[in-house]
Formats: sequence, structure tokens, C-alpha cells
Amino acid sequence: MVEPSQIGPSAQIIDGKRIASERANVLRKRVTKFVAVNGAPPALAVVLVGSDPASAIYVRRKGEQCQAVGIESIQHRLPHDTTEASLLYLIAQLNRDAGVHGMLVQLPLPAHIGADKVLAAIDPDKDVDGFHVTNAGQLALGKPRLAPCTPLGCMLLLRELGTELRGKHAVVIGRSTIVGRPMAQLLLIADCTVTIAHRHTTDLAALCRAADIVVSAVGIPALVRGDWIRPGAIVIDVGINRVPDPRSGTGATRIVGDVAFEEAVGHAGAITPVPGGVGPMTISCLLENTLQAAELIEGRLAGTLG
Ligand SMILES: Nc1nc(=O)c2c([nH]1)NC[C@@H]1CN(c3ccc(C(=O)N[C@@H](CCC(=O)O)C(=O)O)cc3)C=[N+]21
Repeated sequence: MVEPSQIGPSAQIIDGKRIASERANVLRKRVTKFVAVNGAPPALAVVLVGSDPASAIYVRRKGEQCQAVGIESIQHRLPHDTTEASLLYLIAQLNRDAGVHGMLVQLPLPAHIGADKVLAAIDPDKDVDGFHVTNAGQLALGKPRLAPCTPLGCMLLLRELGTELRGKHAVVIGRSTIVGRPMAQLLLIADCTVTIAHRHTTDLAALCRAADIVVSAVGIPALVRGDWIRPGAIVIDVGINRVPDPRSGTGATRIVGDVAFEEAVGHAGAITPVPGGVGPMTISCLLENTLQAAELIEGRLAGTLG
């Protein structure tokens, strides 16, 4: 709960890293059970095209987190000049592979590959990113199957606070298909009143000041200022922005969110840090989606065998 005493000078810092590691302990037990029943672990295939350094780091981290809970991680690293056709061929193989329960193609893809076409080729039952039109459609109908990991992670952080979500006004900044839109859908399912803001929104500051919950997912450092935050509001910062680190003086960089944290922490009731907030929860939800996909697939196979 966000207690009144926590409102004001210093918000509760929502420790996504700790929450994700607690969830990893629970997931590990579920994976052990899955292995006992099915004789093999859930398996996640991650496809990386090209050598974008940030993507390479994320993919490595996903592999490590899979290992930590006992999920098998299969990584396909393809050269930057991979054709769309050969990527589609790999996806078709992974769709058919009964040993693969979940798959994702790391975004962004090189410009010569059509991301929409690639995402559409993934078996919706193995689409652990939740980006396939079928899964996006299910979510938009209010009946989510596999939903995108970052918005799921944000919902878990909100639930962790214990605050009643029903009737709260949530302002989501950003309308991307991977965060903003699915975030708004999940908040709606949780009975929030939801406003989606974007680059054409007039007076974003005033809109945010009316919000009980602000979720920012745009990728602009310090877009959301402290005085945009209503006293006691909950702030979820999805932004991951690499900026020069003024403290280093050596050209080193650091990661910041979309929210001017030092300002907002004096207004919010609770706020996520960057790093250590939403990011670790995204991977946690990827693991959860993979286990869920594996349980569904293996459950169905068991069903067909009587
Ligand atoms: N198909 C696809 N699915 C994705 O889920 C996907 C993607 N493509 N492309 C890129 C984004 C980005 N993303 C992150 C995951 C974890 C952290 C994370 O763990 N961040 C840590 C560390 C941040 C750091 O130091 O780099 C934190 O915020 O504490 C960040 C970002 C998944 N993405």
C-alpha cells in the first residue's frame, strides 16, 4: 500500500529488481514441476538479426535469466544482411519444432526486413512477446492470451503496491504497439479510466497532473517533470535512454528513464527507478509467458494422447 506518510518529500521506490528476483524463485519451482511432468524443460528460442549492441545485451540477459529458472534458451544470431525469406524460413522451422515452446525475434530488425510480416509468421501459441495480431486482438477484446511483457511487468508492479486500480485515472504516454497500446488495454481490463497521450497531445503537463497513475513509454529523457505529478500519484517509467554521464567526464554513458526522477520522487507516492524498475520485470514476464506457452502446448499434446 502507498501510505499517506509516504506521500510528499520522498516517494516509495518500487524495486523491480527485487520483485523480479522473488518471482524467479516461484518460476523455478513451476519449471521443476513442468520438467517432472514432461521430461524436458520449457524452451525459448530468441532470434537476433544483426549486431545492434543494445539488442545483443538484452538477448544475453534473456538467456541468463532463462538459465537461472531452468528454461532452455536457444539463441539464433543471424548476420545483418540476412534476407527476409531466410528469417521467415527459420521462423517456420521453429513453429514446427515441438521442442520449442516460445519464440521471439528481437526488435528492431534491419530496415530491409518487414517486421510486420515477420511477427505475423510466428505461431501465436509460441508468441511469447505477444506481438502477433491474434494476441494483440485478443488483448483488445479484453481476453488476453499471451500479452506483451513490458506492460505485463508494469501491471505486476502496480499490483505489488496493493493500491486499488479500479476507477483510477491512468495516463499512458506513448502509443507504441509494444508498450503504450497494450499497457492501456491492461489498465482498462483492471477497470482504470485510461487516457493515451502521444506526440500530438496538447498540454501533456495538465493531463498528467490529473492522473493517479502515469506510465511513460516514449524514450525522451526527463520528458515528465516533477511538477507534472499529482502528490501521491504512482509513476511507472518505461523509458530506457542512454545519455552521457556528466559525473564520469570520460564519455561514459548511463541509462535514464523518461521521468526526471530526482524531481518526481518529491511528488509521487511511488515511483519506479531506471534501471532497476520495469526492465527486470519485462524479462520476468518473458519467462512467465514462456512457461505459460509451454504448459498450454504440452497440456494440449497430452490431451490428444488421451
Ligand atoms: N522482440 C523484442 N522483445 C522485447 O522484449 C524487446 C525487444 N524486442 N527489443 C528491445 C526491448 C528492450 N527490452 C528490455 C528488456 C530488459 C531490460 C532490462 O533488463 N533493463 C535493466 C537494465 C538496463 C541496462 O542497464 O541496460 C533495467 O532497466 O534495470 C531492458 C529492456 C526488451 N525489448
